[in-house]
Amino acid sequence: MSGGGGGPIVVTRGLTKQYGRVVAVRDVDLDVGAGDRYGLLGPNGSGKTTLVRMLLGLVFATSGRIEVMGRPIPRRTGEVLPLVGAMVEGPGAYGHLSGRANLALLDASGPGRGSRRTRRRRVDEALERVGLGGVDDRPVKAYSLGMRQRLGLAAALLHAPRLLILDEPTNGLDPRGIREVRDLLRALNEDGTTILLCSHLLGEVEELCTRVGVMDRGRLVLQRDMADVRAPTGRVEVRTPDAARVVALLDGRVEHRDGDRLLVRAADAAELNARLVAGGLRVTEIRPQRHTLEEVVLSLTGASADRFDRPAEGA
Ligand SMILES: Nc1ncnc2c1ncn2[C@@H]1O[C@H](COP(=O)(O)OP(=O)(O)OP(=O)(O)O)[C@@H](O)[C@H]1O
Repeated sequence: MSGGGGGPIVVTRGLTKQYGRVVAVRDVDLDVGAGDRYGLLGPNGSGKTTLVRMLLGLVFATSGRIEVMGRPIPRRTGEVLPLVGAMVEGPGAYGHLSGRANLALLDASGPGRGSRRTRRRRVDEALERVGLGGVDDRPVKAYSLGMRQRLGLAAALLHAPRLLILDEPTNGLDPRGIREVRDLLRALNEDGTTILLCSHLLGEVEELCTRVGVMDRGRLVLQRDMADVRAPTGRVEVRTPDAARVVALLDGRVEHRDGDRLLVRAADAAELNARLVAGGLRVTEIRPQRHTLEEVVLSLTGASADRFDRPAEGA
C-alpha cells in the first residue's frame, strides 16, 4: 500500500460506515504519508469527522480496513494512540479548572512518565507552543472559543506525537489566531510530525496542506499532492495590447481570447515571451496557467464553492 509523501502513516481500504440508512463514509481509500500535511476537505456532513473517528478507534467501521503506522485499527488501537495527538471531539476540558490544571490531569493519565518537574515542564511547553504560555489561572469556562481551541491543541501536543489528527483546528479563532495555528502546524511538521486535519475551508487547506483529500457525500472524490494540483496546465496566460496580431502569429495555439487576455497552448512561458517580442508584439503580463484547488474541487463535485462554507442540504 503506498502512502502520500514518505512511508504510509494512515492507510484505509474500502472503508465504509453506515448509520442505519445513512452511509456516512463510503468505500474510502485514504493514503497519508509520513511528513504530509494532509487536508481532508469537504462540506459539513460529508463524512470527515466519522472518517477520522474511525482512524482513532472511536467509531467502528461497517466494513473495510484501517492501518495507522502499520498497525490494524481497531485491533491494535492501544499501541497507536500513545503516538497520536488528536483533537476531534471538540476541545473538551473541565470548565471549573484552569487550562494548566486540565493539561496536568491529562498528562498524569497519559503514557509519559517522569518526575513532577518533568511533567510540569511538559505542560508549560505545550501551553507555550499554542500561545497560552502567559495564561493566568482563570477557569476554562471563562475562556473564549479561541482559547479553548488552543488548549485542545496543547493537549494534543503533550506527548510529542508522530501524527496529529485535528478536526477543524482553526474553528473559533480570529485571523491572527488562525495564522498562529497555521505557523505552529508548519513548525511541528518541519520537526517531523505528520498532520491530518479536517476542514470545510478551501483556503485553509490550500494555504497549509501538502496533500489534499476531498470528501463529497461520504466518498473521497479526490486525493492528490498539492504540488500536482497546482502544476502548470500546459497553457500560458498572456496579456497584450496586440491581441489580434498575437492570435495571427500563433496560428491556432490561442485557445481563448477575452479582450487583451489570451490563453495560449505552450509549455514554456519564457520561450513564448521571446517569440512574441521577437515578432514585435508587446506583452503586458505573461505566466504559466495553474489551477487553483477551488477550480479542481468544483470540476469534481460540480457544486458551488458555497457548499464549503455552509451545511449541505439533505446530507
Ligand atoms: N452517530 C451518528 N448517528 C447517525 N448518523 C450520524 C452519526 N454521526 C454522523 N452521522 C451522519 O453521517 C454523515 C456524516 O457526518 P460527519 O459528522 O462525519 O460529517 P462531517 O463532514 O464531519 O461534517 P461536520 O463538519 O458537520 O462534522 C451525516 O449525514 C451525519 O448526519
